[in-house]
Amino acid sequence: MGKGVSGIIVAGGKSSRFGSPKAFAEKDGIPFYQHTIAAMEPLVESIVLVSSSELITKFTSEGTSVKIITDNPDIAGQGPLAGIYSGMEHLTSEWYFISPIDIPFINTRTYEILLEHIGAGKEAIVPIVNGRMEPLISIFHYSIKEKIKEQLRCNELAPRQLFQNSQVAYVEIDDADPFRNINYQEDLERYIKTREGGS
Ligand SMILES: Nc1nc2c(ncn2[C@@H]2O[C@H](COP(=O)(O)OP(=O)(O)OP(=O)(O)O)[C@@H](O)[C@H]2O)c(=O)[nH]1
Repeated sequence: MGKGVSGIIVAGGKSSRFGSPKAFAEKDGIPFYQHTIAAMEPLVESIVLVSSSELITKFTSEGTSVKIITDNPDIAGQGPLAGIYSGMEHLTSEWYFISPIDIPFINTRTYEILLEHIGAGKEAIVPIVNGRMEPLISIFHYSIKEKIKEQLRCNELAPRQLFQNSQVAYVEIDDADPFRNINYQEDLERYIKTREGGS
């Protein structure tokens, strides 16, 4: 069993609401997925980015130690849980930092807040951002892997369902900005405008 914390970036979504693969949309001239990598890299021992066979050749790990893989074919395309499970199969670790690729406002400090809550007996550290749970920006203990497997087997694909029978530390966070995920083109335009207005 490897020690410490590894990163799993789920990056195999269809981006149907956004209209083009979100991972490669840009903020400040940098693709979204690279914002996730940059924020996470200082905190973890290794990172695996899990995508689909359609998208995988478009990612580059140049200048980073990120490993890029596809979902395990047996569960491919079953949503973020499939990506997380495939990442856990690939990387052995005690803890996993989970992150999507559609949060380009994320920064290392924000991830650090979650890391501070790791501890014995816990299975997941999950942020509650302005009252809303963000299950895909969480830290999972390796013991969650078997629960994900069981959920996938039952075709229960909602990540939040994982927490019903798990020891979860919920971390309240009020400053929502870095956690805001981009689902639509308008989301990105709105957040950039808010930032410009605020600075
Ligand atoms: N590896 C992997 N990642 C996924 C899969 N489905 C979603 N993701 C990732 O999970 C995160 C959240 O995805 P969503 O925004 O809910 O879904 P999406 O398919 O990207 O977007 P919509 O089609 O608009 O719902 C993103 O980082 C996605 O890339 C999947 O089947 N496999």
